[in-house]
Parts: sequence; C-alpha cells; structure tokens
Amino acid sequence: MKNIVLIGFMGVGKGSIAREVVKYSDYIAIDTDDLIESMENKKIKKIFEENGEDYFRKLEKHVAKWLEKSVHDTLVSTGGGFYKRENLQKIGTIVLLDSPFDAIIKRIKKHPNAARKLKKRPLLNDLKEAKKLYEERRPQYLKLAEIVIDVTDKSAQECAKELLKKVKKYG
Ligand SMILES: Nc1ncnc2c1ncn2[C@@H]1O[C@H](COP(=O)(O)OP(=O)(O)OP(=O)(O)O)[C@@H](O)[C@H]1O
Ligand SMILES: O=C(O)C1=C[C@@H](O)[C@@H](O)[C@H](O)C1
Repeated sequence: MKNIVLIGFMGVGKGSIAREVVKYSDYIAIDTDDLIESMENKKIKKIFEENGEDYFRKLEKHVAKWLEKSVHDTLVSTGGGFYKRENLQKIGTIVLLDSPFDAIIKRIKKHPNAARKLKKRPLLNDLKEAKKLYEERRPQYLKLAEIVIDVTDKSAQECAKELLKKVKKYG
C-alpha cells in the first residue's frame, strides 16, 4: 500500500480522521507533529517559544526525509505547514482535508478542550493572522492535492470512509 499523506489547515480534523481510517483499513497512522514532539521531548508550543519557527521547520524537513526513506503502508497526518516540504509527493498520495476557515474555528471552539487546543498551536493564537495564513495556503494545498475531501458537516467516520474509497479508486 502506498502511504497516504494528509494535509490541511490546523484543526481541520487530520488527527480525528486518521484515527477513523485505521479502524477501517490496515494503515498504521503517524503524525508529524507527534514525531517532532517525541524527537525533541518538547511540546510544539515550547519549540516555537524556545527555538523559533525556523528551527521547527528544520525538524519537519528531517522528518520528511525519514518518512520518504523508511515508512510504508502508513497514513501520515501532517502539521499545517508540512505541505511545504519539497519531497511531499515522494512520501505518498497527497490527500487534502478541506473546509472553510470559519467552519474550522467554529468546530474547534465547540470542543470541550477548545482553549487548550487553540493555545497549543502558536499560529492559531491570533485569529486574524490565522485567517490570513489560511487564505494564503488554501490555493497551495489545492494545487498539491491528488484527492480532496470536503470535511464540512461530515463526521470523522464519514470522511474516513470517503477517503478510503477515493484512495482505492486513485490507485
Ligand atoms: N468531522 C468532524 N466533525 C466534528 N468535529 C470534528 C471532526 N473532525 C475533527 N473534529 C474536532 O475538531 C477539532 C480538531 O480536530 P483534530 O485535532 O483532529 O484536527 P487536526 O487537523 O489534527 O488539528 P491539529 O493539526 O491542530 O492538531 C477537535 O476538537 C475534533 O474533535
Ligand atoms: O500551520 C502550521 O504551520 C503549523 C501547524 C501545526 O500543526 C504545527 O505543525 C505547528 O504549530 C505549525
């Protein structure tokens, strides 16, 4: 099985959908943010604060190279800025989880741990800036994506099933 690379904006549901995909398939799921946190033994928020964003992007580059070389049969969910890694296509089939900015924020806020969720993503702290970032990135996400799943008003389970169907068709 070719790897699947899930891309999309922060909070669009990469983690939740990955957890559903593993229930209905033989994929193993990993997450680039989680890999980086374990590599550094530090939370992303702390890495941004203490080492800066450039350092974080270097870690993403390192992870991208490792994924390309060493990972198979895996669903890789990625941080919101991971799409910029040059070897993304070589890692696997790129699937975009797509939703309007306001729908993503509304959904995060509904979550009981919303405040913590917003806090742990440094680039989501200022919603005006986050919206700008979203608008800048969305065309780039769409350009890269081989498969697009509109996740608005769908459960994580529905999205996971649609994803598996489309990936199978895509070959
Ligand atoms: N399909 C869905 N329907 C409703 N709520 C959802 C859905 N998918 C995710 N959520 C909720 O949206 C929030 C963000 O989801 P999740 O953590 O999976 O996103 P993410 O893309 O992995 O985020 P991040 O990259 O910031 O970690 C969570 O509160 C989750 O419970
Ligand atoms: O959108 C981004 O650039 C980021 C998203 C998060 O998943 C983390 O990877 C980090 O906070 C940066």
